[in-house]
Amino acid sequence: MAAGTPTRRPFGERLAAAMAEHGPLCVGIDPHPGLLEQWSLPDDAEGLRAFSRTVVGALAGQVAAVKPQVALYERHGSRGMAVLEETLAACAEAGLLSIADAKRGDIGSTMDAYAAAWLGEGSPLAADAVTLSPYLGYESLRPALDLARRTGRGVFVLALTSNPEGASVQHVGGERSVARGIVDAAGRENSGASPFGSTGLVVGATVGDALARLGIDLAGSRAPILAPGLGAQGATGADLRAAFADCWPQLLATSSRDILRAGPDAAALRSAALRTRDTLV
Ligand SMILES: O=c1ccn([C@@H]2O[C@H](COP(=O)(O)O)[C@@H](O)[C@H]2O)c(=O)[nH]1
Repeated sequence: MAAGTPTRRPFGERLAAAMAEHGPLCVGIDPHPGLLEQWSLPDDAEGLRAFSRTVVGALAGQVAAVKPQVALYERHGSRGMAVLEETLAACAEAGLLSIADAKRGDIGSTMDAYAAAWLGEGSPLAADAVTLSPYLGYESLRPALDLARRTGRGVFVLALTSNPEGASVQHVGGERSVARGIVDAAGRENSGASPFGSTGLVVGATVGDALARLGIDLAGSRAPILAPGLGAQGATGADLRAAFADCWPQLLATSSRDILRAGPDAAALRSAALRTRDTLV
């Protein structure tokens, strides 16, 4: 293979195909202690393994993507991270797109290492895409942006997060807000992509009218939009329709606890996911 040739189709194309087939839902894999208890699983690596296997087994071929929350594996140390590696491998094996919710961001030299870990060919933690925090400066993410392009993987850069505290940083600047700068920068990565590129954005399902107030053009960014906050954080399908009307084909809504609490029965988990997906179509 020629140097620089991606080893797989670009993430944006693969995500668009998965969304066309399964709809615009990503299910979070968030093995919270309370959920493990509810599923009668121990709060240890074995519990994580059973939880993760059940979710991947129930949802492969049913939803567009899953999003393992790295913090909930990391709290179990190296054993938890080994289960995360297994989970990402199981997704790849099942043809289910994985988005590692790691929210990495650091100075460029360290970012090189994070990029290699989450997006590098042959890395045990490599996912189809990873979430990134741009708050050391958007360009500090360059090693990950470039490696994702080379390996056919993707990134989702935090722009307007779903938590109420995010506004105190992201809304600063009004019409020239911090968030708008991030959206515009992601748009430059995706120029010419159709229907969207591989540099995604995280925009909370809970943002309400913030996009309009801040003059943010998500459609123009050609970014896939990962929207957490559906379900447990209070946002509904109707809220998403209202907030993201202009860029609906780019939207990948994500929900974790609200769906996961239907487990451990695989059929119940699948039904909960499909019910949620049906609120989006
Ligand atoms: O702005 C953000 C970015 C990421 N998240 C993550 O998504 C899930 C949401 O879980 P729910 O149970 O559906 O509330 C979780 O892993 C968060 O860390 C987010 O909520 N908001």
